[in-house]
Amino acid sequence: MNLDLLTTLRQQNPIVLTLANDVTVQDVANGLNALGASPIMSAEVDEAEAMVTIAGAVCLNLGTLTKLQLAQMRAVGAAANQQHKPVIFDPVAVGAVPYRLQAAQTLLRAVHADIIRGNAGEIAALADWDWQAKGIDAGTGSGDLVAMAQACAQKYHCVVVLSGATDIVTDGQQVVRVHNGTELFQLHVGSGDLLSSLVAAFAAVQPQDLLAAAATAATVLAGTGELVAAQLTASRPGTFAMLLIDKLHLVTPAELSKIAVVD
Ligand SMILES: Nc1ncnc2c1ncn2[C@@H]1O[C@H](COP(=O)(O)OP(=O)(O)O)[C@@H](O)[C@H]1O
Ligand SMILES: Cc1ncsc1CCOP(=O)(O)O
Ligand SMILES: [Mg+2]
Repeated sequence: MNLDLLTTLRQQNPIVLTLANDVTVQDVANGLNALGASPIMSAEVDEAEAMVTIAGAVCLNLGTLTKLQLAQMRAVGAAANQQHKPVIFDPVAVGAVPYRLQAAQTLLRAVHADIIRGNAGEIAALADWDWQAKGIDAGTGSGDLVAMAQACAQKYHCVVVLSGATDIVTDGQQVVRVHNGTELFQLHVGSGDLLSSLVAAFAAVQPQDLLAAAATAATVLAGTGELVAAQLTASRPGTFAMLLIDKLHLVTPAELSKIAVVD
């Protein structure tokens, strides 16, 4: 974890290509933009290679998949692998819908994901661990979440970010835990999608150390949310979402390092 990367990100303003879902696309674009990255979204297979060429990293979000979008993900993923641009994969709801799990597994055979970011239900499904996911949410289960994240990272030879009350970031061996956050994230649909695209933004500026990039992204989002929640006098998810965008724009590495609980 290296909060100075936030300054680097703002200086470099990396282009992040997100193949987004239809539900949270605007939150993701605004969150990236507010923090200091340059978002671009695309839905056209034929522009895949050109899009990857201008991007610093790509994020493939399975949230509202279609056969056409899966083909686009393969094209964008393959171009990113070829151009050595980091690929971040968000396997939305693969723990709850077998069709999605199969689609994700097929995609991951064709494209190397450098980082997979999901909640416990999604990472469990990819790692083939017993768990009861619920729709887009983590659901319930028992077991060692760190071992589960490590198993997923080893299986797919990548960095895994298993998000939740504690974000677990691992390359299969090393583990970083980010203990910051607020339960308000769970009341705003799209928090995970934003995290995945912010992971891509930090990967674009730190491609040589993806574990550090992912841990920094997790700390920045969870820490910023925590700072916002501390200002609210009641549980207000709508206000939280609005203030989160403002704070992503204003937050400093110094502010975050004061509250970061990372081990
Ligand atoms: N119970 C919680 N307490 C604090 N922060 C949380 C909690 N659950 C999720 N978060 C934060 O919410 C963000 C999105 O993660 P998560 O909710 O797991 O993703 P998804 O929306 O894909 O399920 C992360 O920054 C994570 O740290
Ligand atoms: C509600 C919904 N349905 C399909 S994708 C999506 C958004 C998922 O957002 P997140 O995983 O960030 O909570
Ligand atoms: Mg999600």
